[in-house]
Amino acid sequence: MPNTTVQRFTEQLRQANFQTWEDAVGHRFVQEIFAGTVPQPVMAQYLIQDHRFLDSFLTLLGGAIATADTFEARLRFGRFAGMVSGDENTYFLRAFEALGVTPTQREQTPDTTSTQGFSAIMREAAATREYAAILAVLNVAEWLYQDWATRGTKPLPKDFVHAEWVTLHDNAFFNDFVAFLRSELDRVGPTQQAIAHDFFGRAVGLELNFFDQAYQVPH
Ligand SMILES: Cc1ncc(C[n+]2csc(CCO)c2C)c(N)n1
Repeated sequence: MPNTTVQRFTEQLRQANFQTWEDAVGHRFVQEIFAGTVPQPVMAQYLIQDHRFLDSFLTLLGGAIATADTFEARLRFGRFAGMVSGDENTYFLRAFEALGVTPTQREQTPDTTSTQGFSAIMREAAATREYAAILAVLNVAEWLYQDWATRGTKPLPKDFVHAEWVTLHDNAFFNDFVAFLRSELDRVGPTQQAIAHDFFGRAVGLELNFFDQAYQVPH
């Protein structure tokens, strides 16, 4: 491709954060997910934190439903919110059971700083009432996960705790949704560049920290 080709806006955002993005999608956690070898205490810590992430994430999706500028987009976000509130929630509960994570352990585990950071940035983006800011954070959360999940090698590990964490982020419905999120940000981002870059860049940094902090437990 000649380098005079104008890149999609979402590709410009990723390029602006290239190294951090690559460090996240190639993280030790991702490698160990595909190998089926994430140590039990690390997987437990990761999923306890991620289940909290999901709560703020739904706030952000609500912001997208409220600020989207088309009916079609609102319908897609609505369908996605239904999916997230259904299938994925049962994954977490089944995984906690399989890993021997008790309700008490979940309650007593404090938020890591990256969990707090995500919760804050998702609420901040929702509070801007700017569709482009909300889309920037959603794009990182979804696209970065799709990127690592689709880069890994098959066959998947036998253990469902590992395998399903990949398939949740690499399936036809999800891939379609990421394509939609990117096309929305490509469409509305160019007139809101500063806010889109700000939220996108901060969210990529938080994704890397989130993986790192899963290992900050004795294992
Ligand atoms: C730190 C962190 N970042 C992104 C995701 C990915 N993600 C978050 S909510 C959601 C929607 C339905 O799966 C997806 C894909 C995650 N799980 N944890």
